[in-house]
Amino acid sequence: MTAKRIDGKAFAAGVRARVAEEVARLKEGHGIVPGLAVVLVGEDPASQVYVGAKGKQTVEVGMASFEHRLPAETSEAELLALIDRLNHDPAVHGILVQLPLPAHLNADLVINALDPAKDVDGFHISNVGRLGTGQKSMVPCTPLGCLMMLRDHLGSLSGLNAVVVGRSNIVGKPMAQLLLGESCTVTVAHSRTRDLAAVCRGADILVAAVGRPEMITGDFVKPGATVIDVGINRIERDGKTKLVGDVDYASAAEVAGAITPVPGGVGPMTIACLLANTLTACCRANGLPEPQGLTA
Ligand SMILES: Nc1nc2c(c(=O)[nH]1)N[C@@H](CN(C=O)c1ccc(C(=O)N[C@@H](CCC(=O)O)C(=O)O)cc1)CN2
Repeated sequence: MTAKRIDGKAFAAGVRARVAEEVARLKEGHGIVPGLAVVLVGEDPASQVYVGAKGKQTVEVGMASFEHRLPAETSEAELLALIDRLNHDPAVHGILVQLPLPAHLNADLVINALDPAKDVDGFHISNVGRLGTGQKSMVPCTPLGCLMMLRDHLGSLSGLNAVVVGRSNIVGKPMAQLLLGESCTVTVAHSRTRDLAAVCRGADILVAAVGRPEMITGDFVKPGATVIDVGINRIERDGKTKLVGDVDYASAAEVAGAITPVPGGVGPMTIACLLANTLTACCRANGLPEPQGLTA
């Protein structure tokens, strides 16, 4: 069997087009322009690229982009003061603090200083609790992107066995909550799980978010399963730097029914869902109906 390749790049383009349509409708009908503020502290090269892409795509869908690039030595007090200003700025509907932060800054403290209604990353403790209890929340972008692709490929997920490999706050845990919300039977596995391959082979849906290059090989995959690879790992191969996922694509694709590639799978959906979340936050702030199909 050769798996269907789920094209996250094309899917993300479709999500952005939907967001752009809704943004145009908001402008024409209500004179409202959704605004996204992105805060970057320091010069992490990958973060600089992601923040640049976020700003560019925000403008492309017709939203206002507010970029704040702060030096690595920015103090916690300075960062919190900026967040407080953004929390109170009516032109800003979404705020994102790019992670990782420099080591001297307490990421939990900083994230929990955001207005939860503007927390378009869905990382604030209030949004985490709301998601876990099935209440309306902001949903983390990467898991939301995975869910959109799964729904598109499978239709109903109800009753399916889902295994999430990885227990991070950013991906693993919220992904598990979203799959539970779809009535999947969910297992969260991790580096200490015994006989990980056997656990994974029970999965109709296998989400790999463990941060280990190509760890999930074909023998971890149930025939016909849907495999979602969240990993983004830069490795050296044949003297070149290469981007690979947590899944060994070649061997997994021989067994799976469908699989996301890296690059071009989940990654592009992360930013598309950030734009979708900003639109959702803007609609909620203005008491307007939320766009269909762009939330969990
Ligand atoms: N505040 C946040 N920080 C971080 C998040 C996040 O969701 N919120 N996620 C990651 C980084 N990230 C967005 O911030 C991100 C990662 C990857 C991609 C992407 O499109 N990847 C491409 C490959 C790009 C490349 O060549 O490097 C792909 O997979 O095709 C977008 C966004 C950590 N920080």
